[in-house]
Amino acid sequence: MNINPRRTPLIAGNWKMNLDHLQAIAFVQKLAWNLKDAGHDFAAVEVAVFPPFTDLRSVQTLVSADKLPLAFGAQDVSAHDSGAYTGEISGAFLAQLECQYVIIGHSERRILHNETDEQVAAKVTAALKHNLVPLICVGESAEDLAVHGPSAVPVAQLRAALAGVTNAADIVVAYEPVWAIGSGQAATPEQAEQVAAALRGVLVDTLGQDVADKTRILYGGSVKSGNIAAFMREPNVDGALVGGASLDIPEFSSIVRYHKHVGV
Ligand SMILES: O=C(CO)COP(=O)(O)O
Repeated sequence: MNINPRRTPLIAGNWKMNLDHLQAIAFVQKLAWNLKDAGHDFAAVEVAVFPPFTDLRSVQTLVSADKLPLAFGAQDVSAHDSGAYTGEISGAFLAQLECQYVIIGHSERRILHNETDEQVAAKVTAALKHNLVPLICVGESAEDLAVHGPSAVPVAQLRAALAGVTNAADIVVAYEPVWAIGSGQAATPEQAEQVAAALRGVLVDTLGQDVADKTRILYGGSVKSGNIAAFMREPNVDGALVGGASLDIPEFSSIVRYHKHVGV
């Protein structure tokens, strides 16, 4: 099932701006029960959720009190540690909330908030400083795809994001073509593999073969229970970053348990 034994598959749910903290508690509890009832092996396929900032304390309390085998993280982090940055959230605060991961450079931040490659790189550095695993998102728009082909923009974005990373850090990369997000039109597994392989090449160049071999590269963009298994068969795709389908417990569980409903 796991093509590369050095990389535990990761299925991550990016809730975006959905579910308040009360809804989050009910949701995470039900998700954990659903997966446990199904006999899910959390060591074989890791599961992580990315709630809004205002939910994180509640999710942390629940996960810790009930010892739930779920990882969680935030959807963004400030490049700064503290100070006059109204509305921003420090990586130090996220670490205090026992976040393991933080999403950085999601296309909705890059496009709606004009986040630059330089800001993404500074946030990656900040996350690592606070012992958070950055889940770095890269991906091309439909226009980029038409002009530059599939890999050029994601490759350049990843190179830029890693500019300040020098040590053998634990990072996760997510390839999310902008045109596939929320469109119902996922990339083909072959397209995802082609870009994931190019991104692994960047990891080899910048962080070395050993780190590149250990680093998980996820695909994101209209992932559903019906298409996940085909992505997971690709050698350079190590999981998924799921948006809309991560808000539906049976559907998200079914994505997590991709190897059960189709032989992978
Ligand atoms: O942006 C995404 C996850 O970060 C993907 O969203 P959808 O799964 O809704 O297409």
